[in-house]
Amino acid sequence: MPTTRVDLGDRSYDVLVEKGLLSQAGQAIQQAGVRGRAAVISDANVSRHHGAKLLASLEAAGFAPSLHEVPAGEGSKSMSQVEELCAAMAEAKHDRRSFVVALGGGVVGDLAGFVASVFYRGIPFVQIPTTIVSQVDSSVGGKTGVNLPQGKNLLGAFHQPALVIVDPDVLATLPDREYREGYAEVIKHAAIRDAAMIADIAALDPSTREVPADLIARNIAIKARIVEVDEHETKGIRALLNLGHTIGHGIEAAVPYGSMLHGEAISLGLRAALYLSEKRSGLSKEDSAKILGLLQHFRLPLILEDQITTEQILHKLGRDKKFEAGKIRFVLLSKAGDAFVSDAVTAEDLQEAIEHLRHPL
Ligand SMILES: NC(=O)c1ccc[n+]([C@@H]2O[C@H](COP(=O)([O-])OP(=O)(O)OC[C@H]3O[C@@H](n4cnc5c(N)ncnc54)[C@H](O)[C@@H]3O)[C@@H](O)[C@H]2O)c1
Ligand SMILES: O=C(O)C(=O)C[C@@H](O)[C@H](O)[C@H](O)COP(=O)(O)O
Ligand SMILES: [Zn+2]
Repeated sequence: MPTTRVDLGDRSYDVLVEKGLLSQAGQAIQQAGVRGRAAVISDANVSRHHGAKLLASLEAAGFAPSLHEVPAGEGSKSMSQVEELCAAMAEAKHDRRSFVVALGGGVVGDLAGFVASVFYRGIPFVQIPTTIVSQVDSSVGGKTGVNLPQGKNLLGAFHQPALVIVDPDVLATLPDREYREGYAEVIKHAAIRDAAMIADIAALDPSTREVPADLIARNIAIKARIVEVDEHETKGIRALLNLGHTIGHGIEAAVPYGSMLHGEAISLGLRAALYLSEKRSGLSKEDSAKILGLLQHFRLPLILEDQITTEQILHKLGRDKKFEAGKIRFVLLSKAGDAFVSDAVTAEDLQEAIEHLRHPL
């Protein structure tokens, strides 16, 4: 089976990618050596489409699963939801010998991973991602957490999964908007590490809703290799995965959580990062246009709505984890496929880049 190993010493794990794998999840978890009872965390949409298949597979493998559903959407990435889930798991008699299975998109993965990191001071968890964002990005790397009204992902823990099970078939039930938003993170990976992928993404026909398994695996490998060298984002390498996220997260937090999807906010953040890369690090107009063209190809938002003010975004953005002693570490591109962390970006630059998003292309 196509497998990417994430090599992190005693926290190493496999990412399995295969069509139809969901129905063999129980067996795959057994083979990975995970033991105990399973607490499945999912959201209402995902559970409706894919819950029964997973539960049957876990039952067949002897994991006696309980199911814990949260409302769909970014609003569920909250501390109150963490507490509710932990209480429900305790009621269902889970303890330190249990493990969590996250069945869902990035919201469920981040939330369930965080629950696993604190329940009984930490239990194992398995990621079964069901959106493009979560299959190519969030299920790998161990960043878990929830939001605060003050900003995105401000509470959390690094907690690596014990196994990641990627079944591209589950993407067939994604609504169109959630399908298109997923490509923002794929385009980000191409922009920071794999310029050759730009042509491959451009060749996809979004109307066919195609998500090739090898494209998913290629993205997982990009993320895995970065996480392996800088698991805790202390060396300025993992930070590259934050391209488009400084302003993107500011926008996502400036509107009510969930009204804009993560990939949609990152699309705007990427446009701003391209603008600043042209201004500050010599990114060619040609490379910039190629990346912007991919975002247009998937009809991702590139114009900031008037009712979201620059002040609101700057206020949320000030809480970003990449601010240190008032200085911003901002990810720029020198060319397509080549990103670096810069400290040359000023507060005025950020304001100008946000204003740039109000202009037509
Ligand atoms: N930890 C990380 O490294 C990392 C990386 C990227 C994103 N994130 C986080 O991930 C979150 C965004 O994740 P997302 O974009 O997957 O959003 P999401 O989890 O909210 O899923 C989007 C919507 O699609 C629905 N859905 C999911 N899978 C489905 C399926 N197969 N069929 C039908 N409907 C389905 C969900 O119910 C939801 O309504 C954000 O909170 C972001 O901060 C984390
Ligand atoms: O895994 C990472 O590292 C990333 O930056 C991936 C991002 O796509 C993701 O949105 C992540 O949650 C952002 O992390 P944060 O530390 O900026 O909150
Ligand atoms: Zn992201």
